[in-house]
Amino acid sequence: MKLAILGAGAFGTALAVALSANGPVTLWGRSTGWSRENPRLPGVTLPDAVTVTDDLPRAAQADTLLLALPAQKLNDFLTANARILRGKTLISTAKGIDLTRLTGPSQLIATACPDAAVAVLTGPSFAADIARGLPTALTLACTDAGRGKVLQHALSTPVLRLYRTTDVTGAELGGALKNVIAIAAGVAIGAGLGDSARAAIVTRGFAEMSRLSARLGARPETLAGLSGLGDLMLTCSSMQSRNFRFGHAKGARQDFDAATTVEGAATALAVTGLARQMGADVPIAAMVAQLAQGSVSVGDAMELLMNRPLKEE
Ligand SMILES: NC(=O)c1ccc[n+]([C@@H]2O[C@H](COP(=O)([O-])OP(=O)(O)OC[C@H]3O[C@@H](n4cnc5c(N)ncnc54)[C@H](O)[C@@H]3O)[C@@H](O)[C@H]2O)c1
Ligand SMILES: O=P(O)(O)OC[C@H](O)CO
Repeated sequence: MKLAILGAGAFGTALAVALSANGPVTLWGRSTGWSRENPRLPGVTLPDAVTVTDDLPRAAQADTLLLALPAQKLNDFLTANARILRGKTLISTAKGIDLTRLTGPSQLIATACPDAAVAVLTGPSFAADIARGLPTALTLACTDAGRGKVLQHALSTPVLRLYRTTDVTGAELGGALKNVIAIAAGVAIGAGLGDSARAAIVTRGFAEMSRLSARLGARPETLAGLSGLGDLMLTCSSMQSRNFRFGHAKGARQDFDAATTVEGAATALAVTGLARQMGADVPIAAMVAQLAQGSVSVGDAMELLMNRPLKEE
């Protein structure tokens, strides 16, 4: 298997470092003038087994391509480069739902590149942890069980342990939806509402994730696994998370760097659209969407959530 990673942000670069333990890896980015240390992943020097290039056709000579681009940028990239990507195995790592099409990355790939094989790599993992070689477990999802097994083995290393599933829908929804809930958890902590409020948001957020995912055909056990609950726990509990930090800044009424990738903001809006289509109740995502758009204050949002009609758990 010849491997390339498309997208030289923090996560693409971290995956290149980790997977170079198994053999040569090509890392493609739009602007790669930084030589062996990517400013998006400071303090990490790329091993010799990683070749960095801004030449997409060269990188796409590999048969297996990991797509490490933000969810809202993926469709334009796929459509612009569909010819180059034809017939490849394309593995998405994006954790979001496309705001225009209301679909996850696997459906974007299937539409733009219909003859590509599709898989998803997701789960609890900070780029900095992976790049430092800290032990991490992820989910590799592929509807083709045989191909999934081959990819699971090819992309596991002694410190990167992949579990596999055929539930692509569940795996990518878990990764996308947890970012929305992490923003809400960050808001609660940033606003000084306390750890009990955070626990309530995480638990009710998981209920919301599970409800919507079930309507969309995901399996409950996938949501309860690494790609859902596992990543929800990580992202709602760490200031390493950009989604959590974004929410924290909102809650604390502080500025936040608009150039930072915060997948949960656009995904919250997409989730409210999807939930409307599916007749699912997603009060936390609706609150995050309004907060991200600035159409409700933190105080009002929390009051609205607390004053919903009382119901069974
Ligand atoms: N950083 C993490 O810890 C982490 C962990 C797991 C998954 N992810 C997911 O990986 C995805 C990427 O996140 P990241 O942390 O690498 O983000 P990042 O902001 O560090 O990097 C994004 C990269 O995408 C590139 N890019 C944007 N638009 C592009 C386009 N049209 N064509 C080519 N390149 C383009 C940017 O130049 C940048 O290099 C997100 O969906 C994120 O949720 C991130
Ligand atoms: O920094 P975040 O919030 O994008 O989270 C990174 C990863 O998705 C955590 O698994």
